[in-house]
Amino acid sequence: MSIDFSQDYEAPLVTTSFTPADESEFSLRPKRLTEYNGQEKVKENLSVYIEAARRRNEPLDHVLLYGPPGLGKTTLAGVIANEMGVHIRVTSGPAIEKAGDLAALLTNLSEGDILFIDEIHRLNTAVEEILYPAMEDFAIDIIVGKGPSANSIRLDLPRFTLIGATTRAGQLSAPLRDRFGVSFRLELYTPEELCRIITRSAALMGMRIDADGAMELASRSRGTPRIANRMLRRVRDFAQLYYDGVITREAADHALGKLEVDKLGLDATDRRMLTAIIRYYNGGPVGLETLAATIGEEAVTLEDVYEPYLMQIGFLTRTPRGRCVTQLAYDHLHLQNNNAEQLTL
Ligand SMILES: Nc1ncnc2c1ncn2[C@@H]1O[C@H](COP(=O)(O)OP(=O)(O)OP(=O)(O)O)[C@@H](O)[C@H]1O
Ligand SMILES: [Mg+2]
Repeated sequence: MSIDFSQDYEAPLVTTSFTPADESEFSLRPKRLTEYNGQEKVKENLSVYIEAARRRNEPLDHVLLYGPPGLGKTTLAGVIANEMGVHIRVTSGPAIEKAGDLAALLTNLSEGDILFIDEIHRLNTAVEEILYPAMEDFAIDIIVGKGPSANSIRLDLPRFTLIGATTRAGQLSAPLRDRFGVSFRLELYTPEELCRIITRSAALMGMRIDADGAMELASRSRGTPRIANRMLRRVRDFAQLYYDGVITREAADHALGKLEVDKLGLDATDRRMLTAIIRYYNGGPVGLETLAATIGEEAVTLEDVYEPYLMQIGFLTRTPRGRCVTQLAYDHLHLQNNNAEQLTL
């Protein structure tokens, strides 16, 4: 077995978040529910809630969107605003430092507006406490003055909709979670859904792509539209130089090979992670923190970004004692499983 831990990997396709290179994402973002591919169950329920709220002429209930990065939470929040025909104000948990910051945001909303708070699990407690009455009663209590003469006054807010997004619903406090009327878990996309997303993005970018080319990219995008779009942009260059500007299977394969993305969409970090579990922990179980330290990654990155896909394709399992790799992972990496005989007994 040969692993090269020293080799550093260039700007990865699989990153936790939005990077400046994704700027053109804005133009790729679907604006309406009908353009938003996949997540059928979410869309079905959402369209009922939206239609009902519109008929009652009321704002939509507060919505929590959660799931791995790049699956379309921010996009969906924008889609909801468009479908409701209202304005959306976008902010994020870490950006709201003081209770006063949130109070200012809330008092500036208009009736029916949407306030989108990304990474809502990162709100600090003082800020979160302002949010409770705001969500429940459309009011905030603010303290005026200091010491014995301090007074609490209640300010009424316009009726608004809060949309919260998080990759880690488990880290939300119970009182906050309970104040969302609806919560949706976004799932990894199927290759067919990604195919449609890729074909749509290619058209918007003015690129030609054939069905096999789209499928090749789709099956290597680890269920994630952001990664699919990112790959598409990188494959474009190869297609222009070597494949008459058409993204074929061959062009996609050529480009992704150069990017060290394998047939299943695994990148160097996935392979390092799996190989480390096999090599140093005999296939597991190994605790997440230990594993992260071994390969020099952050535990949250492994958990949020890498694990969901590795679990979906059945390469990794989570047990109470830690992470384990499966026989499928051994096979894919062409590594010998020394435990195999004992397991099959
Ligand atoms: N259902 C979809 N149909 C078409 N394109 C999509 C869909 N979902 C996401 N995308 C594309 O994927 C990109 C990433 O989506 P988005 O930024 O909404 O993800 P996110 O879940 O908010 O990620 P993060 O957790 O990192 O904030 C968008 O630019 C958008 O073009
Ligand atoms: Mg987002």
